[in-house]
Amino acid sequence: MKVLLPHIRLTSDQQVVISGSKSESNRLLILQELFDDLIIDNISDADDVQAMQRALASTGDVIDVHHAGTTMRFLTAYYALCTERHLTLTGSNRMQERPIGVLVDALKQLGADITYEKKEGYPPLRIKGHVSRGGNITLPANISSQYITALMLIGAKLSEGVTLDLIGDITSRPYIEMTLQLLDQLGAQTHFEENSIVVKPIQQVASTHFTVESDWSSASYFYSMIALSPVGTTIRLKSYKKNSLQGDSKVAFLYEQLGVDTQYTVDDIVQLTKVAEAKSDFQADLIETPDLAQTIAVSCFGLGVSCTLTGLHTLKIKETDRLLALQNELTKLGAEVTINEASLQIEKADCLQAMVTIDTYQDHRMALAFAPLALKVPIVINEAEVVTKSYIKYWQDLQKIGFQVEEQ
Ligand SMILES: O=C(O)C1=C[C@@H](OP(=O)(O)O)[C@@H](O)[C@H](O)C1
Ligand SMILES: C=C(OP(=O)(O)O)C(=O)O
Repeated sequence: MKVLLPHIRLTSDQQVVISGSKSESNRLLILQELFDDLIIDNISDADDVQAMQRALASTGDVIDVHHAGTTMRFLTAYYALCTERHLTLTGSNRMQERPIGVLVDALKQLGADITYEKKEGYPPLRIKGHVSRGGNITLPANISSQYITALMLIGAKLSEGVTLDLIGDITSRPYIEMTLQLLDQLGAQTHFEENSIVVKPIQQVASTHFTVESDWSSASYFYSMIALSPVGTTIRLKSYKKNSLQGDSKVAFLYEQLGVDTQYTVDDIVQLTKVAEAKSDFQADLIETPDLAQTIAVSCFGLGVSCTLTGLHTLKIKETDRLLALQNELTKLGAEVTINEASLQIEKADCLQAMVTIDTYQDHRMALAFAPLALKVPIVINEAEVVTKSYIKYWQDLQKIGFQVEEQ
C-alpha cells in the first residue's frame, strides 16, 4: 500500500490513545509463560507482540516470528528451557540477516543444544532444550541489549539464576533496566553494577497484575508533529507516566530543544505543546535510545535545524540499515547527509522537495518517522503498511488529528 499525505495543518487539541509498549509486552508475555497467573493490561496490539502470542500458543515444530527482533531473541532463550521440545525458530529474510550468535553462544555456556540451519550466527535456529540450572555467562554487550534481556528473563526461572559478565560498552542500557525493574516487581532479586548483572531465581511471585504503559517510541512521532507545527499547537497522548520503564520517554527531554513542552496530568495523559521555535543546532548521543534516531533526524531536517546524532552503531542491524535508509530518503527531500559507522549529520536546509516518494525498506520506523513531514510538504510513503510492526492504528490515528491519508 502506498499513501499520499497532502500538506496539512494539525488540528490542535486532539487526543490519541496509543497501544501498550511492545518492549514491556513481549517481556511480560515470556514471564507470564514462565510464572503462571500473571494478568497483563493494556498489552500492545503490534505485529511483534502478536508474533510472540502466536508462537507461545503454538505446539508446532517450526515457529516463524517474521520481522520481530525481541520475539526472536526472547524466544531463543525461552525455548532453550523447554527440554521436551525440539523446534526450528525462524523469521523473515531480514531476520535471517540479523545476528544472534552472541545469544546462542551464551546459552551454550549454560548447556543449550542450538544449531544453525543456514548461516552460522544467524536464524533459523534448531533448538533442543537442556538448560535448567543456570550459572555464569560472559557475553559482549555492545551489539544488542536484547540478548541480555533474553538471558535475564529465563534466569529468574533457573535453579541457580544467572550471573552475566558483560564485555565492552553496554548499548541500549534502558532496555536492560526495564527488564530488571519488571523482574524486581515480579519478586526476583536482581543486581546490576558496572558490567555485572545477577538475577536470582524467583521463589515466590510478588505481584501478578501488570499494566503496560503506552509505547513511548510510538509517542515520538507525535513529538515530531508538534515540533513541525506552529507555536501554540497541542496534542494529548494516553496513557503515559512521568516515571516510565521505557528509555524512549527521554523523547520529552530531547524535544525541549525543538520547542516542545511536555506536561504530565494525574490521569496519565501527556500534553505536548509547541511553545517556542527550535534551537538552530541539535546534537545528541542516542546510544540509550536508538529507536528515536529516525524520528529526530526527520524532525530536524523538516525544521531546517542542523543535526548531529551519535551512538548509532546498532542501527545497521535493525529492520534495515537505518543509517543508509535515512541518508537515501533525506537526500531525495533535498538534505545533505553524512553518515559513518555510528553517527549521522544533517546540514541545515532551507527548503524541502514536495511530493517525494519515500521508500520504507520494510522498516516500520521509516514510514512512522517520515509521515509527519506532511505538515511541511505533500509526501508519498511506499509500503505504508509496514507501520503495523509496532503501531497498528497509525494511519487511522493520523486521520483523527487532521491528516488526509490517500491510499494509492
Ligand atoms: O529490548 C527491547 O525491547 C528493545 C531493545 C532495543 O534493541 P537493541 O538492544 O538491539 O538496541 C530496541 O531497539 C528494540 O526496539 C527493543
Ligand atoms: C529495532 C526494533 O525492533 P526489533 O529489534 O525488536 O525488531 C524497533 O522496533 O525499532
